[in-house]
Amino acid sequence: MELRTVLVVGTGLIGTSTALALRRHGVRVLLADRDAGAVRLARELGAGEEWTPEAPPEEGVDLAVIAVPPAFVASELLELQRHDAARCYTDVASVKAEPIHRARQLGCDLASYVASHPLAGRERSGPGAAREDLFLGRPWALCPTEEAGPEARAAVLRLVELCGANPVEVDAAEHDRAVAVVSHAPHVTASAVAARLADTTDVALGLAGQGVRDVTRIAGSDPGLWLGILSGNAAPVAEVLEAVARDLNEAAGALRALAGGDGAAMQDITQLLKRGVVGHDRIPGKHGGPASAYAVVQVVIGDRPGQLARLFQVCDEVGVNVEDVRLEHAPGLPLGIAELSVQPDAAVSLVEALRDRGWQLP
Ligand SMILES: NC(=O)C1=CN([C@@H]2O[C@H](COP(=O)(O)OP(=O)(O)OC[C@H]3O[C@@H](n4cnc5c(N)ncnc54)[C@H](O)[C@@H]3O)[C@@H](O)[C@H]2O)C=CC1
Ligand SMILES: O=C(O)C(=O)Cc1ccc(O)cc1
Repeated sequence: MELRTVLVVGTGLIGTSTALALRRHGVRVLLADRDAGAVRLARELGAGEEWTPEAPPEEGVDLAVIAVPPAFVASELLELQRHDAARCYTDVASVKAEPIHRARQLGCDLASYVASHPLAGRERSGPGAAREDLFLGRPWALCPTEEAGPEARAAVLRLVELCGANPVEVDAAEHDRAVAVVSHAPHVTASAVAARLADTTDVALGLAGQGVRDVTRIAGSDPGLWLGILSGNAAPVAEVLEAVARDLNEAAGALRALAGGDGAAMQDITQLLKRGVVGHDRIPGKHGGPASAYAVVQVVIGDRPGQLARLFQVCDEVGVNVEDVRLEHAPGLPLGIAELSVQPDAAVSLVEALRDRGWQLP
């Protein structure tokens, strides 16, 4: 099914990112938000034109994408359907069972609605944080109810395709249990670790490395939005957090025993660390495929303009594809380390090429 005109309601991070991706494919995008400033900024970023409900487009709207906090999805759907705003509807909320249940309670038309959720985002909110490539290669869950009609299914599938994401059809309750493990409980855990830093000493913060930055990145997200996400998926998230808390309690108990001279407690800690490695290795890699063991080439780079561009130029010259890149800054020094993830069989030639050209590899 072709999407000619799409209405995006909620022009924050996800709504504006969706709109930008659609604009790139020439789709006409209409923008709405209860915050006029958010629509204005999204429009200035090239995400589309302002929606004027009194003057709907002649061709009609093929799909309305509801990109507002989970608690407002069902009421927004009802309101849009009452005004016959579009032929088909979807939402992008991070929880699925509760908004669908509420939509059913409110008497929304479920034939023209397929709930969905892109598994991609950022720790920043609002249209200013939007990126047209946010969804590239990412999973995008579709949770059609049994009432969902073929036209709505096709429209939402096309949306996912145009955003460059991978559609994954899953039952709403199963979706919510899954994201409790892979997104919602990790978020709370990140917040708990980050909360330890709120009143720690400047000396400790001065010693912070990449590990703590990685583990706490998502803790910088909007608390209001996350309160809505967590309360919409409360029981499944609580269950995962209880399991995490059991592991943490056992680790603390074992470390107390170790501190008291009980060397046997090392076993318990090793077991948890090993289970952690197993879990980490199961996270799928780029494009949702199995995690690939890339080789990591570390290069010292000066904190000057153009250094990364020069580094990529060398990769290009020797025909090495950079699968991922990470920058680690040396606190207080005008240099850092770039970590280039490459296919293992490309690492040796890249290392040689970099050394030949005078780059410093630690
Ligand atoms: N932040 C993330 O990384 C991800 C968020 N999501 C989901 O996407 C949805 C939007 O989240 P973000 O874009 O991150 O939030 P955001 O805070 O960047 O944008 C939400 C926008 O919705 C508007 N809004 C709120 N209620 C409204 C209403 N009743 N009618 C019209 N506009 C309304 C707000 O003014 C705001 O501009 C949420 O349901 C969230 O669970 C999904 C995937 C990732
Ligand atoms: O920032 C990240 O890496 C995320 O994973 C963000 C995210 C937040 C909420 C979602 O429902 C999906 C993804």
